[in-house]
Amino acid sequence: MQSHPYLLDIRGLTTSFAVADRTISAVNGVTLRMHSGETLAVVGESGSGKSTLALSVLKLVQKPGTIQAECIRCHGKDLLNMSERAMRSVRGKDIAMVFQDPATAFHPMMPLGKQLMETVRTGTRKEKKQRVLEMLMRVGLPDPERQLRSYAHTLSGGMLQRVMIAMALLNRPQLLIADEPTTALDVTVQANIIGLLRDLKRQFHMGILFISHDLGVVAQFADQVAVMRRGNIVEYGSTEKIFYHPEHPYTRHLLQMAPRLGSELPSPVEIDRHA
Ligand SMILES: Nc1ncnc2c1ncn2[C@@H]1O[C@H](COP(=O)(O)OP(=O)(O)OP(=O)(O)O)[C@@H](O)[C@H]1O
Repeated sequence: MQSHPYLLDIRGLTTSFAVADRTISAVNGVTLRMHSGETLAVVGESGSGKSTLALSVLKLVQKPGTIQAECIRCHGKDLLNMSERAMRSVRGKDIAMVFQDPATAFHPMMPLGKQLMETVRTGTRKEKKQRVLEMLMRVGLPDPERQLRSYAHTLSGGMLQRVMIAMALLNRPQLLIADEPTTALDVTVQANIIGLLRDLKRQFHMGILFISHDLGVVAQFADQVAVMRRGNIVEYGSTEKIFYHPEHPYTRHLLQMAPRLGSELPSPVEIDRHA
């Protein structure tokens, strides 16, 4: 079999919505590539097309949206031409996603443990439970055995976000898509979740496609950054390049607008160390 150098290889992706008398290209000819073990952040203001890009990779764009591309591949798998049935096995297994609001990811009336165990694709009941407990420990959830019997509303936003991350990782995806995973959390909890994602990325050697409007958060852990504006990638490069040598006026504008950035920018030395 031919080997594929990229974990994710998107070329010429356009996602359009026909609304009333016109067509909006929410994503407009986007080309992006990422390697295993890499974090690629897609940054841009609200409405720039970030979530649509993420949903396009999973082919979860809702009607009337349509996707056109030259190529969407994950570890060589041709997602673009894949049937819906085959895509269902890619979702969760090869690529998993976490969202901004963990409360919407869980059924409010079902214990968390049951929902997590239903996500595990293989093994006996006992093995599934073991796997869930192990993953809950890895995401730093205190007293995981007890949490199996809890309901979503009894956990804080940060704890529930940890559970959603655990659920996403249960089938060991190679790619995690995280769409604004810390936006709804307060700053301290945000930092904890970012730290957790950074650790998990290393442990599992997975790639993270990280969607955010917050350059302060992106500066903390992205390897590559793609700046998105009105459906287009206007600048794309290493975190160091984007933050220290931005070329596009829109990137400079975003950097100027970022309120907390000064204290959170990694030093160039730190960037080198993580390279
Ligand atoms: N289902 C839909 N029908 C029509 N237009 C849509 C639909 N989904 C997204 N769009 C349009 O696509 C554009 C990009 O939206 P998208 O949600 O991808 O942006 P975003 O950068 O993720 O913003 P936010 O951070 O606010 O979610 C917007 O102009 C939006 O109106």
